[in-house]
Amino acid sequence: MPKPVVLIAEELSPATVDALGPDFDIRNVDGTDREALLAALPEASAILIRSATHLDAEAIAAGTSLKVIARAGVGLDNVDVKAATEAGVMVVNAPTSNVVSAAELAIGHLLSLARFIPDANRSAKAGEWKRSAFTGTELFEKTIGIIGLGRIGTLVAQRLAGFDAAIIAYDPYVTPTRAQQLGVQLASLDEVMERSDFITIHIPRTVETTGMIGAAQFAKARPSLRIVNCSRGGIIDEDALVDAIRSKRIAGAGLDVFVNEPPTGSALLGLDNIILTPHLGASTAEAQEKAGVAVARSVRLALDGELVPDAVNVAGGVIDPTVRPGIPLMEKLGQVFSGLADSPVTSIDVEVRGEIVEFDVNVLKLAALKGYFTNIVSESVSYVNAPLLAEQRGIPVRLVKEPVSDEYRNLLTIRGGLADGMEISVSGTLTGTKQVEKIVEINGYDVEVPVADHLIVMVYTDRPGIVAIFGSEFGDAGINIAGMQVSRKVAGGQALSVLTVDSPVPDGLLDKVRTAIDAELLREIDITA
Ligand SMILES: NC(=O)c1ccc[n+]([C@@H]2O[C@H](COP(=O)([O-])OP(=O)(O)OC[C@H]3O[C@@H](n4cnc5c(N)ncnc54)[C@H](O)[C@@H]3O)[C@@H](O)[C@H]2O)c1
Ligand SMILES: O=C(O)[C@H](O)COP(=O)(O)O
Repeated sequence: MPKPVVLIAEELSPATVDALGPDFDIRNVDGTDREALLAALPEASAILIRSATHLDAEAIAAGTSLKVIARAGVGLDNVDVKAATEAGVMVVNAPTSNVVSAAELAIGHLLSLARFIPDANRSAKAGEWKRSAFTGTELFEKTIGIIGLGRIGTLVAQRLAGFDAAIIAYDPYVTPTRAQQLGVQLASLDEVMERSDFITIHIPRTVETTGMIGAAQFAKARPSLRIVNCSRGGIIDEDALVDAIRSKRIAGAGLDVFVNEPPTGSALLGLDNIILTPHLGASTAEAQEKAGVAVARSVRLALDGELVPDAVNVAGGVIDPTVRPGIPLMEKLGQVFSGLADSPVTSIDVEVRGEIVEFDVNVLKLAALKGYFTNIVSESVSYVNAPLLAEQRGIPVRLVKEPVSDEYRNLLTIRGGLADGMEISVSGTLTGTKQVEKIVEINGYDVEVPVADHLIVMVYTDRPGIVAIFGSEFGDAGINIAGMQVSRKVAGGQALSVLTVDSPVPDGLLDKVRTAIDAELLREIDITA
């Protein structure tokens, strides 16, 4: 019998081939050569890539024998995970392989900026001896802001502890207790921008974080600010950064990641006081070995039909067909739940009511957590790592099962406590023969809206004319309201409205609506696939 073909599409550590072993026909292709890639894919059972190979829907369709896509690293920006899932192709990555290397590169950028190391090196090698031109600054007793206190942000904080600097962090999903354990003081984004001499960014690129650091944030910064981004391109608005550096609004920047990679023709290339590296966060022998070995093991497991702990798109175990339709609904409820929280979540109860509890519904707890973390951490939340993410954040998670459901045949609820003492909840169900996914409760208010890609949730004091006010604000901004539900417990008390809208809401509109209706809560929730 011919051996299954495993395609290596990018330069990987030699340890990868060793870890794959002798059972495969290992072939190499240049993943950036589209024609060669498409020609090689039909025979491949597995393909191993880094970030340069684009496995979009066309490439996945060409992989007619493909069973597993293995990303030797973290980011899945270059893989169409939805298309892979639809084609039944497992996607795996190596989520922790390169975190130390990325953290160390960020520290390298901070020190390089503080001491002009790249420019001084260039100057000294050119035969110059310019000592005063390269007078730098110490990190000692400065304020260093970390944006994103996840795996890499935490490693950066731990390593910076030795510099005797004040470390502050912005991460709305981290509890003050966790930050305190790291010797870090939590602050708002504005405070981090205002107070920091150095900032380093370690967050995923999501709808919420794209362009998060723009002109308005640089306007708040100290002129001494040096900012580093070794996370994802696009989180810093590159045009705003160019303006901020040119106008000396800030002192410098260190970038490892860009909106377009390589950033050919970008104004960033011609600036002083900016240090660029070509996406080198994971480029160490150690990280590459860890990533290569991890994905090689996953490929072996996947092709042997075993449960793969690092799979990002396939749930393990046998799931009863009665429970299966609840999985995507629960994932979406998880995303709504995270969108409703405006302070860190301290506990999560996943409640399942109705006859569905006769079956094993544990996967619904995993689905709720997967949805919850999807827009919070980097792109690759799996059924396996979602409970670990909760555990790492000290969030206790309970599965509550109740065979009786009063109004609906089956009802799925996610309920949680917040650090500010508030409680939030969202419930959903599947209705009719088409099993339409509906949200039927938010924060104790009864509603009935189909799950849509873009939701707006508002709480305000019930009074005449409010609907007309927000209706015209959305209308004036060209936002089409596809559906709406208003719910209240008593007349003249608090009311909650849920809108489904056809497109994401432009910057600034929610603030206008908030002011116009004096909203107590106003959230835009975008559900990703
Ligand atoms: N340059 C490289 O080569 C390289 C290497 C590895 C990872 N990365 C990137 O680094 C980033 C961080 O990776 P990680 O493993 O630490 O991820 P992580 O998921 O462990 O941590 C991300 C943190 O960001 C926080 N966060 C999410 N949304 C936020 C928001 N709107 N505002 C503030 N904080 C928010 C989360 O709470 C979480 O604590 C990712 O973008 C990853 O892709 C880059
Ligand atoms: O997502 C990642 O793992 C990093 O950005 C590194 O990407 P790379 O494997 O292409 O260096």
